[in-house]
Amino acid sequence: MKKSIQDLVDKGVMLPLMEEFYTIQGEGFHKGTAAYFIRIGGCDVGCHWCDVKESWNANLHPPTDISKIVENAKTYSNTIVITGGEPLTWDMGPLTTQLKAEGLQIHIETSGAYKLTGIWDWICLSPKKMKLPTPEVYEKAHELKVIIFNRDDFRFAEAQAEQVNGDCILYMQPEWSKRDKMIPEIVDYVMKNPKWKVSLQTHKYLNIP
Ligand SMILES: C[S@@+](CC[C@H](N)C(=O)[O-])C[C@H]1O[C@@H](n2cnc3c(N)ncnc32)[C@H](O)[C@@H]1O
Ligand SMILES: Nc1nc2[nH]cc(C(=O)O)c2c(=O)[nH]1
Ligand code: SF4
Ligand SMILES: [Mg+2]
Repeated sequence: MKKSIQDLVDKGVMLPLMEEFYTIQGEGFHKGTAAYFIRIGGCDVGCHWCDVKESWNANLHPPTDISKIVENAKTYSNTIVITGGEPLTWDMGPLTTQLKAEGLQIHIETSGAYKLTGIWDWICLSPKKMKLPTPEVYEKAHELKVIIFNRDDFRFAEAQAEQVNGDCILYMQPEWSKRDKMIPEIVDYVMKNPKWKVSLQTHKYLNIP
């Protein structure tokens, strides 16, 4: 990448854009709500079950002017979900400032592994064992969404719930490939521990992006 472009990416004025799509938020608190998704490339958290591994290498996704991203996004929806990859790999300040100036609601899907930048109406924190969230994102998260791949993830979920603020809504979401095995265990766990709620990847059942 040319140094001049790399500098703009480092400032968050251009971002490696993987894909954008208008769909229904499938997961968590806002599931069922129409939203425009912006998927930013780049992640080195390395979840072995990640369902968007194509996002990891930022160099495969074209550095794109954030003004272009915003001009396009605002024509689709008042609710914008920024996801990735790991969006907090980059400085989200410039992008979210421009989206906010258009009066849009901005949500983030994040592992919280890197410095929290940007202005957010809703933060969905999905912590990962390999790279734990920063203290600031635990304080600011609106929902905690822990992926349940095996039984140890129930222990991990409780440890993460102790770190978040008291208003944070708690979700357990089955890892997709293990859903047949883990859904019954999650159902049982949530009935015994009703501070938790179940989240499913409903877009995958609806066959939408
Ligand atoms: C692809 S990630 C991108 C955003 C950010 N890197 C993160 O992990 O939160 C979007 C959401 O999908 C979840 N996810 C990824 N792979 C999954 C899978 N195989 N099954 C269930 N949820 C998954 C993540 O935990 C996260 O909540
Ligand atoms: N419909 C839909 N809902 C989602 N919620 C979180 C997603 C993500 O990949 O971040 C996602 C996604 O990829 N599609
Ligand atoms: S942090 Fe998110 S994007 Fe990165 S590997 Fe894990 S699930 Fe995938
Ligand atoms: Mg997804």
